[in-house]
Amino acid sequence: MSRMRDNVNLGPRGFRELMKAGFISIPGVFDGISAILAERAGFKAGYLSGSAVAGVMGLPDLSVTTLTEVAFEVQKITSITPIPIIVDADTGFGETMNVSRTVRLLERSGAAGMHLEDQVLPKRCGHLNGKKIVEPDEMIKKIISATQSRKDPDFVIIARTDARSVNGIDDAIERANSYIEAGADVIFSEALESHDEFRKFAKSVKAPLLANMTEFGKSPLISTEDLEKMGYSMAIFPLTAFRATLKTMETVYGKLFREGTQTGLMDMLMTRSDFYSNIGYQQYENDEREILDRS
Ligand SMILES: C[C@](O)(C(=O)O)[C@H](CC(=O)O)C(=O)O
Ligand SMILES: [Mg+2]
Repeated sequence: MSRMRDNVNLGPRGFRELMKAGFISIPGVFDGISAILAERAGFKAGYLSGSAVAGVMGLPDLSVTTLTEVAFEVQKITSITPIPIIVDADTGFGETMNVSRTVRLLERSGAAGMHLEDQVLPKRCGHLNGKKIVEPDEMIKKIISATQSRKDPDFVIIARTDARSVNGIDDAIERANSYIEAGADVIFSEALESHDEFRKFAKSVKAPLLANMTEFGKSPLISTEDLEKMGYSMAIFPLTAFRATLKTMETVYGKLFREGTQTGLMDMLMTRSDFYSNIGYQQYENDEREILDRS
């Protein structure tokens, strides 16, 4: 059957199983087709970046997108691919009551889990200067709200601290430990600045840890193999495929405009048959035939 009829997303339970099985490499996916391509490349989970949700709309990562817009994107992805999806919920779209609604809506959209961060609104990319963070108590209230609001106990609550760039790594470690005590399942320390900091953080925080391998930021790019050795449980590559897509689109539009024909671009294009094979086109025709045969 086609993905449209047949797909069941493995969701929170699937993600918990991956966590038990070992290190999880999680690429950013930003729509149905990118999720299919990531899955077919071999990835077992995907990440929906807040920056990508905004970026696809041509908007900055400054809390200008809404919860329903994010949930709609999640639902598009989880309805077409089985791989569990971790969602960037920024600051939870408000205060504790909003966090509760965020958890319920993202759960219903099929997400496997989400991360909440301790920035003040309007938040910004964790790798930029000039961030502001809330007091740990404010964040702890949000974590409690999130864990108490999930209907599925497997829904993964990831607490992200942005403290490293604001107060230094020791505050990030202290906050991370208090966020675990508050019930977070996984800790995401944003914008660590060296291999040594990644190592120190892993030694000082005893919980499953997520490493953010975003490009052009403050963190070194460390391989999944090295992160695993350091004690990390998972890594996200939030915008890698998105950035590659942007660069390709820039090249294609530029050349097409200048040359008035795409003949010089054919090598860069996925063929019709490869695209059809990726989405399982034939299955849709088979589905339809089956229905017509029965009627
Ligand atoms: C992970 C992140 O929150 C995202 O939205 O993808 C961003 C990534 C980026 O801007 O490079 C972040 O690290 O804040
Ligand atoms: Mg983000």
